[in-house]
Amino acid sequence: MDDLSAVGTPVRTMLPILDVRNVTKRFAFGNESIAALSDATLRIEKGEFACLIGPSGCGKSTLLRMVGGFETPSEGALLMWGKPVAGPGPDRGMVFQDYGLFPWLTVAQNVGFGPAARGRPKAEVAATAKRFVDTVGLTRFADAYPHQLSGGMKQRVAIARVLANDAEVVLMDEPFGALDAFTRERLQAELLEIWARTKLTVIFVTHAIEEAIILADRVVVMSPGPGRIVADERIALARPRDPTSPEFNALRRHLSALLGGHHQWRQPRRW
Ligand SMILES: Nc1ncnc2c1ncn2[C@@H]1O[C@H](COP(=O)(O)OP(=O)(O)OP(=O)(O)O)[C@@H](O)[C@H]1O
Repeated sequence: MDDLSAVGTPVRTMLPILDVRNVTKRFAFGNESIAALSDATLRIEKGEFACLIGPSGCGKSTLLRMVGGFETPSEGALLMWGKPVAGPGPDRGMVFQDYGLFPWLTVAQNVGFGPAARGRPKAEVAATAKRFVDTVGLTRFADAYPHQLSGGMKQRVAIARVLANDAEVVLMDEPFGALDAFTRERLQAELLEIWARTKLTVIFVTHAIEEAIILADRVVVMSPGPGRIVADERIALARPRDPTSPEFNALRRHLSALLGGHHQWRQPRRW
């Protein structure tokens, strides 16, 4: 496995922030094993917004969890800035569907939780929390508790918490899957606004073609049985994107065709 971490910062700018090289992941399943992901290769540049899309069981969450360091590849290499991902770290923040906020902590305390847990001095924790609460536009709500916030505000807190950890990559696993269309649209717009301002790298899992086209610089199309990457499409439309425009519709048809043969759930291949 290549380890380019020792080569110094000037080279870092030439590396992709994430480099997934021929990654296969097998899970034990009784006496057999399931290939959740097979030979996946993907390079993501700093600041990119990438969506992973595909039907249930195609390995989207597995790929995301491996980038997060929660799973390790069975084969291949997964590098961040040229260095193998060896486990979870504050440089990669996961935003959960329910945002995972601590209900007994205020907004500022939730945002400062990571630095506090790492033993940073109190004054520094407070300054970091304030900075990122301000970044996501929640200054007036710094002392509010999660139950006093709207869904959009909770999402902002979750992202501020990731930023306060110095995360460069945000991993989101279908964060809007359970929401009504109106709320979903609002949260998509809020997420894009924060992303544009912070230049975070986002990897976002979704089942929805329209959501992927609204959000992404790149849509990585996956298919099951075994899970694999079948296409990697660049979305060059200017933002904000209009789902009623002919260009948007052409992309919708294109992605739909790429996914077309894979809409039905298929039994994963066993090895
Ligand atoms: N911890 C595990 N142990 C055994 N099998 C697993 C495990 N995690 C995932 N799998 C299997 O790997 C395959 C891919 O799962 P994964 O959750 O990555 O798919 P997905 O595309 O995210 O699906 P969904 O859209 O339903 O969340 C599935 O067949 C699943 O059963």
